[in-house]
Amino acid sequence: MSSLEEPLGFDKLPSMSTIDRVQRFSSSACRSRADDAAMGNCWIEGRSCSTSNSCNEDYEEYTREAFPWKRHTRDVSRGDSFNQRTLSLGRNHRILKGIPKFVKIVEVGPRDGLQNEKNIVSASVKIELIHRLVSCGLSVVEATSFVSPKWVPQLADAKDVMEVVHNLEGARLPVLTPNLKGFEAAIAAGAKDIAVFASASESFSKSNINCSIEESLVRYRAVTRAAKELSIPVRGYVSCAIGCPVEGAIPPSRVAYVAKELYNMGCFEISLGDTIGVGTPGTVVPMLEAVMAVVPVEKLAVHFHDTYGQSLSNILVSLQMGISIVDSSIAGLGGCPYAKGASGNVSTEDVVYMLNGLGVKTNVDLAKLLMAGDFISKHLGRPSGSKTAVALSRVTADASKI
Ligand SMILES: CC(C)(COP(=O)([O-])OP(=O)([O-])OC[C@H]1O[C@@H](n2cnc3c(N)ncnc32)[C@H](O)[C@@H]1OP(=O)([O-])[O-])[C@@H](O)C(=O)NCCC(=O)NCCSC(=O)C[C@@](C)(O)CC(=O)[O-]
Repeated sequence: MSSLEEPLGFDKLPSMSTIDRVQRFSSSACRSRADDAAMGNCWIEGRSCSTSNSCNEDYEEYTREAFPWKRHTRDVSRGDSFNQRTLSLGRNHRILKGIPKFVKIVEVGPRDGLQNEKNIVSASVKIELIHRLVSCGLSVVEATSFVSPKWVPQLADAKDVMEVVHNLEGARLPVLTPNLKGFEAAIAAGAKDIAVFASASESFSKSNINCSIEESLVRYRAVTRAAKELSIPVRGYVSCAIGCPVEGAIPPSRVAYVAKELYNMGCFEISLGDTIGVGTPGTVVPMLEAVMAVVPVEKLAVHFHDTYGQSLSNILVSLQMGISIVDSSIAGLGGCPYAKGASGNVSTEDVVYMLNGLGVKTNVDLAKLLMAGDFISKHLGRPSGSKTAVALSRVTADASKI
């Protein structure tokens, strides 16, 4: 790892001059400041000073805002308070003008996050995690699935979990149901919100729910009819909205067809899932354009797995297209057992950190989120999949040494 890449240790920070710190992170780090000045363009991370002679003030102001490490050492528990100050300045930037002022985060950790875990996580740990996530301010926490225990053994305790959490105040707790049998079991366990899940890939539909796309839509029409009679809201998922492990790239028109069918049968919200995380902004935009032509944008959510590290970019471009609902998973847990190569979802901590930095409201408390992610990561015995959580835990550790 080159010296430029290694994170700044706190021992080095106080001695480093402001310029050194910023230069260390700026893309022009290998050019001398003289060269920059000679180009009449003092460059700060994509910003140019008002005039070359105002560079130092700009550096000072930018650094004060962007790297107030002192504030970090004082109170890391406030998570990213400096982040909001820095980027709220950018709220009116032409690039960010169109993004929503509020984003609803749908936390899928207890379901999508855990479903692929090989070692069975006890119902009590799942229940504790759900309580912690609700206490973070998340308004929707997907709790479990009422599916065949032979297909998803990890969620065989769905009834036990739902019977304990179904009356939890402060958040909706949707559960996945692949058919009427699952729907009836979910209602019996106290579920008040459900989700059905189709796919834009025939192969994935067969491997995941053992039927064709059309057969799944027939099943889901029966489920949405039954739900409507009980005034139970139904969310619809479209899996493999970008690519399929078997079929490769999925035509946006196919995604739009399935999304439209789910919307027309009564799903109040359609979540577009990049199940294997192959999407980039270059493929997300055409897919969203196709779906937005048939389903109102305010009814759409995006659901990105982070296999190729593209999720935050994909979320940002989705926000710029008007999407205001984002699925994510605490600590970046997750992956579908029937989508080979699917890694975890984008982590809720990273999404909240980015949205805070954009000045977008979520009503989610990042500090509490970090504690919930720490709880489940410790239980699973592995580091968090959230870069924000890892970075902030390192800052806390360093701060405790000062
Ligand atoms: C849908 C089935 C059941 C069809 O499976 P099947 O074998 O075709 O179903 P069946 O009707 O032939 O029944 C087989 C057995 O399952 C039982 N059964 C039947 N239905 C249920 C039920 N609801 N709950 C519990 N048990 C059920 C049924 O009673 C019978 O029991 P047996 O007689 O053998 O003892 C199966 O394929 C299944 O459970 N699949 C679920 C797979 C799954 O949960 N995948 C992950 C969720 S999707 C995902 O992660 C993607 C998403 C949403 O996150 C978005 C994204 O990332 O893209």
